[in-house]
Amino acid sequence: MTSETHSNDELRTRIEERAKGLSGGRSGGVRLQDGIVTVALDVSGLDAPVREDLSAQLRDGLLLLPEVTDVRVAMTAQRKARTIIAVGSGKGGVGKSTLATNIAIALSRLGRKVGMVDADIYGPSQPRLLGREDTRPEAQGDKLVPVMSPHGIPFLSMGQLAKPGQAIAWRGPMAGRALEQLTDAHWGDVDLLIVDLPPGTGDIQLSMLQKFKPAGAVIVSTPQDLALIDAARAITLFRDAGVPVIGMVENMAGYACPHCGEVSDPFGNGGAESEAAALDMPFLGRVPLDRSIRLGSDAGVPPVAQGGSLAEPFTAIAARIDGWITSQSAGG
Ligand SMILES: Nc1ncnc2c1ncn2[C@@H]1O[C@H](COP(=O)(O)OP(=O)(O)OP(=O)(O)O)[C@@H](O)[C@H]1O
Repeated sequence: MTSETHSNDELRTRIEERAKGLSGGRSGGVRLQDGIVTVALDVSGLDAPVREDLSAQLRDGLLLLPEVTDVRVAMTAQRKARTIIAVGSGKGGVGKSTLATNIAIALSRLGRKVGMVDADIYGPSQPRLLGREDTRPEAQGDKLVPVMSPHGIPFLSMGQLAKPGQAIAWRGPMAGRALEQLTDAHWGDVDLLIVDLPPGTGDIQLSMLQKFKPAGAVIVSTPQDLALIDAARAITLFRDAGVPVIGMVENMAGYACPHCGEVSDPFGNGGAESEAAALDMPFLGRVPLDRSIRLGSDAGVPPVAQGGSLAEPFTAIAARIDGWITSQSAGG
């Protein structure tokens, strides 16, 4: 070994040690050629802005060494395995988005790191439901950075990809690419993605199943027969693709008159529960038809964020989903 290679090795070791200190132990091997340093930086689990800051800090710190003329930081990240739970319905307007928002918030309150993907190309409503209609996501590199909602849930929505007020009429590959942009984003330490699907069994559902196979699906239906027939179709789609249906939720069941208190069942009652039993799947719970649910949701203050009796049915449903996720990761 010549004395030149010896001192070069020494310098490289010194740079490696300095890099470790600057990056909090996240830097890896260093290559050094003609004063140019190439260093690997493990950015797994870091949000995009934190990654950029850490990378700049490493670069600037190493450039202070007189022997170093340039620094190239190669960011690496082990792809984080995220659990995806799809929320679907056979029919539109049954409260699927409302349920998705509230279970996402309830699951985050149970300690999960939750993000929301609003894949509903026909009526993206998460920006309103999560109280963040005003903000559009920025891109970092070739990926989007999710928008943080006031309820602690980062989210991305199809509505944010279209110009304000513009209808989205994506089909096939375009809808698939849009879904990819939302799902394969800078989700940082989020490990559970709730995906609010469009109603029915169209292109987005197929893309979802092909590219980002969900760990499980939740199906929302009203107690009406027609909605239930459509829900059964959605269930078949997931089951045929090998995606377990975690269970069914009955929404808009039982209406308490705010004036006389009489409880009536405008859409019938118990339909989804008996359908779930007939289809041999768990019933996750029932959410009543309540004007306050709509008013809170429209104002960007979801029932779960309000607490009290309004939050209860959603919290109970989220707890069942939480138990299901735990049983899956335990291999049960
Ligand atoms: N349990 C409920 N009680 C009262 N209003 C509700 C309830 N669930 C949902 N709503 C209201 O019904 C409307 C439709 O709900 P939502 O947008 O969640 O349905 P959806 O199935 O996602 O519809 P879409 O097919 O448009 O995506 C909203 O105005 C919502 O606030």
